[in-house]
Amino acid sequence: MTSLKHCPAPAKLNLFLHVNGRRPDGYHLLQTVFQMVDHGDSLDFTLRDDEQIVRVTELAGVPQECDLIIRAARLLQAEVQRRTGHLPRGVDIAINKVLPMGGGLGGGSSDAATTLMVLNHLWQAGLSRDELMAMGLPLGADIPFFIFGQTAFAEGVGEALQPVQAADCWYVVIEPGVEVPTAAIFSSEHLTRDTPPVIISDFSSYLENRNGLKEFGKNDLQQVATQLYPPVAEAVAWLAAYGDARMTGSGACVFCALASEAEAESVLKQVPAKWQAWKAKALHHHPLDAML
Ligand SMILES: C[C@](O)(CO)[C@H](O)COP(=O)(O)OP(=O)(O)OC[C@H]1O[C@@H](n2ccc(N)nc2=O)[C@H](O)[C@@H]1O
Ligand SMILES: Nc1ncnc2c1ncn2[C@@H]1O[C@H](COP(=O)(O)OP(=O)(O)OP(=O)(O)O)[C@@H](O)[C@H]1O
Repeated sequence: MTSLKHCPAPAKLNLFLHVNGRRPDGYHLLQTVFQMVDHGDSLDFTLRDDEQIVRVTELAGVPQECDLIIRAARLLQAEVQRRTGHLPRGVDIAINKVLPMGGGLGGGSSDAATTLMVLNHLWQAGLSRDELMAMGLPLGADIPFFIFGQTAFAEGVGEALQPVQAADCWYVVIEPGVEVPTAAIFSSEHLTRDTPPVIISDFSSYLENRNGLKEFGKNDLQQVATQLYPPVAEAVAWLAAYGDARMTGSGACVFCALASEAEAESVLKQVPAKWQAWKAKALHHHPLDAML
């Protein structure tokens, strides 16, 4: 096989996100539930006759050298060379970017995770899921989750993952139109960093409810983000009329769980025109699993 087209890189939502502490290196210890949804970017991979890794699509604000897709592909290419003594063929990567950057939807991480999984397949590199997860972590804290590929309770900085059961619900997601830099939220002096740890049995019954995690947990980054970015606060306030509206990740996007597609559609129709918004279904498994 020399190409794979329309490879999905879905968005994630953090159904809750608790900050429990801070490591000596400044990184924060988190507890979160990661939920994939059926809305995201899509990537095409075509092997080349030389050894270059090339992004063939322009991505505004992200030079090729900084792109997590390119960095992930190069890491894997070098690892395959180290293991086999042969540098695998290069690849052209096209991306259809749908997810907003700095949206808290894990777009860059998901693109990189899809890249690692697809190239592991195209290059017949034979790395295990755990090896790919470890390779992805230094590039982005959400990458291991996407490679893990199922709804998960995450601890540490997001690398200690356990599968959890979640309901077949729908989500409405609002993009408030601002890009939130993750580092600025984590470095705020106002951030809550001492939420007591939870265990899975504390929230599993809420998670299996088709209205989502209503009344369980919170996003500890939300208070800081809404103070710094008023459009995020406005989106939370608007969506709260329809359910338990929360921010995902470090923002900016805001979501709310609904029991059916019809309910999600009805909320979506009322979203003020100044915001981009969409509905998406909860995914229990990474959609790439069915392709590889
Ligand atoms: C908040 C989440 O979206 C939850 O899913 C992710 O943990 C963020 O992951 P990410 O976007 O890959 O973030 P990174 O690019 O790794 O981190 C950006 C910056 O945020 C801070 N950061 C990030 C994650 C973490 N657990 N603690 C931190 O303090 C660090 O200053 C880091 O330099
Ligand atoms: N392929 C990529 N797609 C998007 N952003 C990328 C990519 N590669 C590098 N980046 C950089 O990563 C930054 C964060 O983008 P991303 O879409 O992952 O944010 P996010 O959704 O807030 O992520 P998270 O939920 O992990 O905090 C961008 O501002 C951009 O500079």
